[in-house]
Amino acid sequence: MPGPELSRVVLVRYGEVGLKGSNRAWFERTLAGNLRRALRHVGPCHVEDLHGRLLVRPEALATDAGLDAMSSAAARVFGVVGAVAAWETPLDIEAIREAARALVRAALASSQGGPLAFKVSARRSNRRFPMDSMEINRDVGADLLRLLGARLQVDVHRPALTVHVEVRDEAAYVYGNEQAGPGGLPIGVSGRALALVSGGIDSPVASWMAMKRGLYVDAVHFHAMPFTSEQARLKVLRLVSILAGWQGRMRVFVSRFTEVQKAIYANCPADLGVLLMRRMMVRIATRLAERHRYDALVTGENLGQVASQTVPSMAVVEAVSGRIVLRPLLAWDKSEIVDVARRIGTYETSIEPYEDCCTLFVARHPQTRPRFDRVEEAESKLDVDGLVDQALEQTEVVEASDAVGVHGGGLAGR
Ligand SMILES: Nc1ncnc2c1ncn2[C@@H]1O[C@H](COP(=O)(O)OP(=O)(O)OP(=O)(O)O)[C@@H](O)[C@H]1O
Repeated sequence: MPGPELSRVVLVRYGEVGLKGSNRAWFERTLAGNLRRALRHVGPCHVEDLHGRLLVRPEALATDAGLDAMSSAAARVFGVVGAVAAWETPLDIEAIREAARALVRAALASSQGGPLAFKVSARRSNRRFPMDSMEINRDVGADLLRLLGARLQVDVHRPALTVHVEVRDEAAYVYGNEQAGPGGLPIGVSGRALALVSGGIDSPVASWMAMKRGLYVDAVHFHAMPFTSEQARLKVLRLVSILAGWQGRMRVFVSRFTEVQKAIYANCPADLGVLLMRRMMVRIATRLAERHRYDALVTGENLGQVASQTVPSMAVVEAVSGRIVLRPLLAWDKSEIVDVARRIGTYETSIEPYEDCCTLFVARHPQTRPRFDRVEEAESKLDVDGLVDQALEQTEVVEASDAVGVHGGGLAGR
């Protein structure tokens, strides 16, 4: 067993954050704060600055499983490129060897079959350490082969395990394969956005992509109960709680859209129905954004040939928005969107077969090249302000969090 002077930590690598000039310190502080929040359910720990890296130090003695849980949680924080459980050792080659042995023994315990292909990869930034990186590679590699050689095999090209040794000024770190993080920017550095989330595949992915670029994202969902079911509403709450797992928490404004839809259906041309609904959604979302200080709206729109997703249709909808409308998926292929949905955990819920309010009254030939004057003429038959106010009065706020799932109540008010 390794001696008591070896400590267990998690090393966290970040990418772009390090490149942002004068904003760098602020980005790093935000990332450290987000990391602390993400780890608070896993175990008490400190986050330290390791000059270009962050180091997570558990407050209590952590088991391998505990450290792996910490590194998995860190690998879900935006801005993190990779995370890995590591041994922190004094600046002494025997301590480094000992940590490498412990690392390899743990890898052998969980690997089956033939010999484990490995290599040692050392980096030395501390010039006072008496061995250079090539010498460390040779020394640690030879030590491992001497002790555990029957189950090991050196493979410098395609190792199953790379034993990393990093010799820094204050300590050395020994660790294995890193877990990839999502990359991007720390949530919060780009501002706040309100995402229009349906129960489909696209809008949860669009929300996630917005988070990935540093936006703090909350959601608004429009339902048309009793035409849409309680199941459809619960499905959206489940999607939001999956997204909350990436952000820590997420609020969803659940807005009753039934009266809006009835009014459009009764008074307006069928071929403009979906566009008029979208314009009303965007008006309501804009009012929520003004009241709750969101800088932008986010949608899952994607340039295509369906009614509301052509350039002319988007222009007609965007015209009523008081906020910039971000469309992270605009140019993506469906297969690319599905890949991300699978990776972030929303896909299986998104494909559950519940109806969205917009699909209820879809015309057979919806307009793909709408004219502004026709749209405005159609809307003159509606009490637009009254309908927006009514929907806002019938908006419920539900909070989702990574810790407690979804809980709700309360009205958004005006
Ligand atoms: N009921 C709803 N509540 C909130 N936003 C909605 C709703 N329906 C549609 N939207 C917004 O409008 C966008 C376009 O919707 P549409 O149904 O045309 O496209 P989609 O490609 O099926 O999107 P999704 O997969 O997100 O449903 C959605 O991505 C979402 O941002």
